[in-house]
Amino acid sequence: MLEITDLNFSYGDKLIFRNASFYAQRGDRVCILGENGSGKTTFLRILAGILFCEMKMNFFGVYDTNVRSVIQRIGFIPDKPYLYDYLTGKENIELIMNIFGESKVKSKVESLCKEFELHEALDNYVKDYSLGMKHKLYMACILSREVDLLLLDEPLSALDEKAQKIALEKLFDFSKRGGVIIFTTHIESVSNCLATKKYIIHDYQLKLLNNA
Ligand SMILES: Nc1ncnc2c1ncn2[C@@H]1O[C@H](COP(=O)(O)OP(=O)(O)OP(=O)(O)O)[C@@H](O)[C@H]1O
Repeated sequence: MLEITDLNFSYGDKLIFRNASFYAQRGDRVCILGENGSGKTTFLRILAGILFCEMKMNFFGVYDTNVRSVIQRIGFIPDKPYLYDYLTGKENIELIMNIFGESKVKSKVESLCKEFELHEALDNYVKDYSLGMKHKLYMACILSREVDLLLLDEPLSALDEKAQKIALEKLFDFSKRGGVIIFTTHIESVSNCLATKKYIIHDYQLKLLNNA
């Protein structure tokens, strides 16, 4: 299970979370809802270890006050992919896999790129990719990693319909294998189709919605 309690976070004077709690079980796909500016991306960035704050955490049996000790077990797909424009697709894959020490899954990334019909562009510089192509490349890298928790910020919004279907299949497979997915979306059909649970950020708290 993934359990977070006593989460407090502010940007300077701007309070985002006050003693917030969150809970998910293996296989859960959790949609985080909330108004613009309520803190959805902030929550994902805290769990990804990009923003630091102290909290109480049980990460599948590892107890800690932040995610540093389990960062290798977390995959984060931000709303704008972290890629180098002046490296090719293949070089970006190499770099990302080296960062995560997962060069063994490179063939998995390449086969996912093939499914996304991106393989012919892998020798081109990323600066010449469309936004959707960049998302496909980054998603192929992160979905191929072996992690327990996947964080996705607006995961499907830049993908065409065919790529959305492929990505959804991979996400369903991941949760069937016991992984937890936490995602944000403003598209109701995506949250209805993907979420097993919904939380809403309100009053600096994460509140479980009962009718999800
Ligand atoms: N680096 C930062 N420094 C200061 N304030 C920030 C920073 N990043 C975000 N904020 C503020 O924190 C609040 C929460 O931002 P966040 O991006 O988490 O919201 P969100 O719920 O994801 O919004 P949206 O639905 O528009 O994507 C917003 O008011 C935003 O202006």
